[in-house]
Amino acid sequence: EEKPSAIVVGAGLAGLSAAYELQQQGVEVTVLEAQTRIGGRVHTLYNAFDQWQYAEAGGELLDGAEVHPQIHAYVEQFDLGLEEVGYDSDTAYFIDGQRVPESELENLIGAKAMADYDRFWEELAELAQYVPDPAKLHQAPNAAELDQQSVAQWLDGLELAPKARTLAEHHIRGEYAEPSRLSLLFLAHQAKVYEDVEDDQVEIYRVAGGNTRLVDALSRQLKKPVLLDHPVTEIHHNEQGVDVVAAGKVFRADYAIVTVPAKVLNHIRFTPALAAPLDRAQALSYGSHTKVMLQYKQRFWLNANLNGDTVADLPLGWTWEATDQQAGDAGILTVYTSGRFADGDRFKTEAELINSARDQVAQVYPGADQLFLHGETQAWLRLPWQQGGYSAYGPGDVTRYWQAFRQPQGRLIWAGEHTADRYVGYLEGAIRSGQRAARVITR
Ligand SMILES: Cc1cc2nc3c(=O)[nH]c(=O)nc-3n(C[C@H](O)[C@H](O)[C@H](O)COP(=O)(O)OP(=O)(O)OC[C@H]3O[C@@H](n4cnc5c(N)ncnc54)[C@H](O)[C@@H]3O)c2cc1C
Repeated sequence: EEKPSAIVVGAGLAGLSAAYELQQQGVEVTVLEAQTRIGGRVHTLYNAFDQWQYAEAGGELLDGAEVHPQIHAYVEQFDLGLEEVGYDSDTAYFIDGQRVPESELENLIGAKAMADYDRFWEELAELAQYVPDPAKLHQAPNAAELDQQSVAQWLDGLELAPKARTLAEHHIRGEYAEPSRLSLLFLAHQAKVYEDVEDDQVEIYRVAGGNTRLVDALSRQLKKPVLLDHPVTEIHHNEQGVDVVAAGKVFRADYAIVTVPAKVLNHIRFTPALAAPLDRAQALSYGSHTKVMLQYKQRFWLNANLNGDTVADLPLGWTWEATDQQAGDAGILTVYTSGRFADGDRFKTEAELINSARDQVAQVYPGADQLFLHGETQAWLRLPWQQGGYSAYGPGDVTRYWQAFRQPQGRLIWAGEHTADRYVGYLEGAIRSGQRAARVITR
C-alpha cells in the first residue's frame, strides 16, 4: 500500500513535531517556513549579549516530566539535557513604590488582602469543576454561558480587597491575557489541566544550552531539510489532495498540516475559501506579551538575597533571571510585560522598550542602572508571521473556535499551540498538536 504524502506549513515546534512523527511512519513530508530561521516562537538569542550569555526571546520554561511528558520525551530521545531554573532565595514584590521579599508580602498588603489573595487561588482551582473533559471544552455543561463571561466579571464577583485584586489581575494578565479579554471557560480549562499538579512541578526547566537546541534537533532528523524563506500564500484543496503555493512554486501532496498562528492564517488564500468561523481566524484572542532582556554587569538581585523574580504593580509586571544556570559575573534579567501594558508595544521602537524596562527595573532595584550593559527585545505582536504572543481564548472564542480548530477540514489539518487539547499556549501544547495532526494522517 502506498504511503500518503504531506506538506507542513510552519517550522515551529508544532510543525517540526508533526513532520518528525510523519517521517517516523514513513510518510514523505515537506516543511515550508516563511522566515529565514526555524523555531517560530522558540528563539534563543545566542549572539546578542556579552560573556557568551543567552536568553529565550519566546517560549522558555517547561514543567515537570509528568505534566509535560511529550517535550520531556523529545529532550530525552535527542539527548539534550535539562537545566533546573531558579535559586532558593525569595521573589521580590514591589507594590505602591515599596519592595519586600515574598516572606514579608503580608506586611506590605495587610492581612485582609493577603487572605483575599489566597482565596483567589482557591477559587481559581475550583473552576476546574466546570470542565469534565478538557479536550471537549466546548461541550462542557453551561459552556456557552461560561464562555460569554470574562474573567474580569468573575473577579468582580469575588469582591477581593483592592491589593488582592491587583495581584490577581496581575497573574491572569501575565499568564494569559487582560482579564476583561479572557473567557472564564478558558480559564476553567487551564484550571482543569493543572488540577492535580503541585506548584513545584510548574515552570522548572529549560532545555540545557537553550530551547533552540530542541527545534534544531527535530529538524536535523528530517531527511528533507525545512525549506526556509518559503511563505505559503495559497492553498488549493479538494478530496484528492492539496496544492500549496510558496515562493512562486507549487507543492503537491495528499494532506496539508497548517500550523501558522490564527492571527496570520488569513494571510493564506484558501480555495475553496475557508468556511466560518475559520474565515475569521484572526479574531481569536491572543495575549500581548513583550520580553525585554536586560544584561547587567552584576547580578545585583543576588546581593540583595533575592532570586531575580519580581512581581510589580508597574507596567513591567514580572522579571526573572534568564542566566541562573550560566557562567559569568554578568546576568540577564528578563522583563515581561503583558496585557494592556503591552498592547501599545508594537508602536514603540526597540530603544523605547529597552529604556522603559530599564527605568522600571531601577525603580524596584535602586542603583541597578549603573550596571546596565545591553538590552534586546522581542515584541511578538509586531512580527509579521506571529502578530501575537500565544492564544488566550477571549469571551465567546471557545464557542466559536474550539471545535473548528480541532477537526480536519477535508485534506487540511490544523495544528499549533492554539489547537491543542491540553496546554494551549505552551511548548507542550504545540508539540501535542503536531503529534495529533500527524496521527490523523497515519492512523
Ligand atoms: C513571549 C512568550 C513567552 C512564552 N513562554 C512560554 C513558556 O515559558 N513556556 C511554554 O511552555 N510556552 C511559552 N510560550 C509559548 C510557546 O512558545 C508556544 O506555544 C510555541 O512555541 C508555539 O509553537 P507553534 O509551532 O504552535 O507556533 P510557532 O512557533 O509560532 O510556529 C509557527 C510557524 O509558522 C510560520 N509561518 C507563519 N505564517 C506562515 C506562512 N504563511 N507560511 C509559512 N510559514 C508560516 C512562522 O514563521 C512560525 O515559524 C511563550 C510564548 C511567547 C511568545
